[in-house]
Amino acid sequence: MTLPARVRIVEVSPRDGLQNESTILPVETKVALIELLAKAGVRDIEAGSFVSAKRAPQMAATAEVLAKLDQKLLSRSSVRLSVLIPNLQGLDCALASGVKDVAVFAAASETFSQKNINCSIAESLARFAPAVEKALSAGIRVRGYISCVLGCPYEGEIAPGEVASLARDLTAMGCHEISLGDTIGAGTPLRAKRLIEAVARDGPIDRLAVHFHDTYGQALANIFACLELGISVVDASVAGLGGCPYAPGATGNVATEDVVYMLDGMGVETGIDLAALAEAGEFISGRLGRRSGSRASRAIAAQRRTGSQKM
Ligand SMILES: CC(C)(COP(=O)([O-])OP(=O)([O-])OC[C@H]1O[C@@H](n2cnc3c(N)ncnc32)[C@H](O)[C@@H]1OP(=O)([O-])[O-])[C@@H](O)C(=O)NCCC(=O)NCCSC(=O)C[C@@](C)(O)CC(=O)[O-]
Repeated sequence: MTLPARVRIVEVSPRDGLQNESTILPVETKVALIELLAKAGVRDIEAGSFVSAKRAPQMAATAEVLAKLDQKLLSRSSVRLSVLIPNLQGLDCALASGVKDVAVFAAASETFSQKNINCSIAESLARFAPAVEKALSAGIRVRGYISCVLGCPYEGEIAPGEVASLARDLTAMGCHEISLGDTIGAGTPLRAKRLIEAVARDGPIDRLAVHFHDTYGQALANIFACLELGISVVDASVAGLGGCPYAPGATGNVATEDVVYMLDGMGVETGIDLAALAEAGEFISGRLGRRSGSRASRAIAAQRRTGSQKM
């Protein structure tokens, strides 16, 4: 068995983690979260989204969050910030904010696409195309998300071929990386592997990332299965925060602390300090008034309290 020597973690808590929270957090809290993540060694951070404020009220202050971040800390820590954009309007906000990375988001399910961004899959690609073109000509990198890759809350199973076809379209448009989103956390390891094999037929595996929600407790097992195939980019969210307003019943993303604990234990480098990462997770959980959803983080907190042996 060969695992990648290094995995790049894409931290999505400030966006995917918080977008579904009903209590709007102050800008300062979001800024503090991003800065704690940067201090923990996280290099890729999705800071927010430029979408309709009616659709994702929690993300309405994304421009303010970006403006208040400590730029010296971010550049010293080589952090790349990204934002989600659904159209040209979103891209223009992203350009004004100075980020160098954006992400467009499609779905492999027609119904999910309609519910999430109010258009068909084909219409979404037509909306993304001018935004991607403008982004690339401004020197901005574009990531492409595909939701519902292992199941849709409205349509059930999704054929891997549908996902592969959409990944081809987004890559042809100019996306440098495709993040495969198990939006409702329905996947299991062998299905996840079959999906990666189907999508990887069209190009190098290092342009693919995996994005697992943990609804059925399968996320870590799925990630491990994908690492075995050569996947080396993993999306995750501290404290297991997350959820999409248009994926009823789905729970949070896989907790970054749990992913880093697993990778550390297998000798796979991430550049992230687990204890500092757990502090970021504890911080945001405290601000949300709940216990961290990360098992690793809870274990670390218990060790601190009891002085027991660090594993
Ligand atoms: C796509 C739209 C905008 C279509 O929006 P629409 O409903 O088709 O209507 P519209 O295009 O006529 O726009 C409606 C209003 O939004 C405004 N608007 C339009 N565009 C923007 C923009 N870029 N930024 C800010 N405002 C915007 C526009 O100006 C207008 O304002 P009004 O005239 O009503 O005051 C809307 O449906 C929307 O914002 N949807 C986003 C929903 C969302 O954020 N979902 C969660 C992210 S995806 C996800 O979580 C999955 C992922 C990525 O994590 C992977 C996975 O796990 O699967």
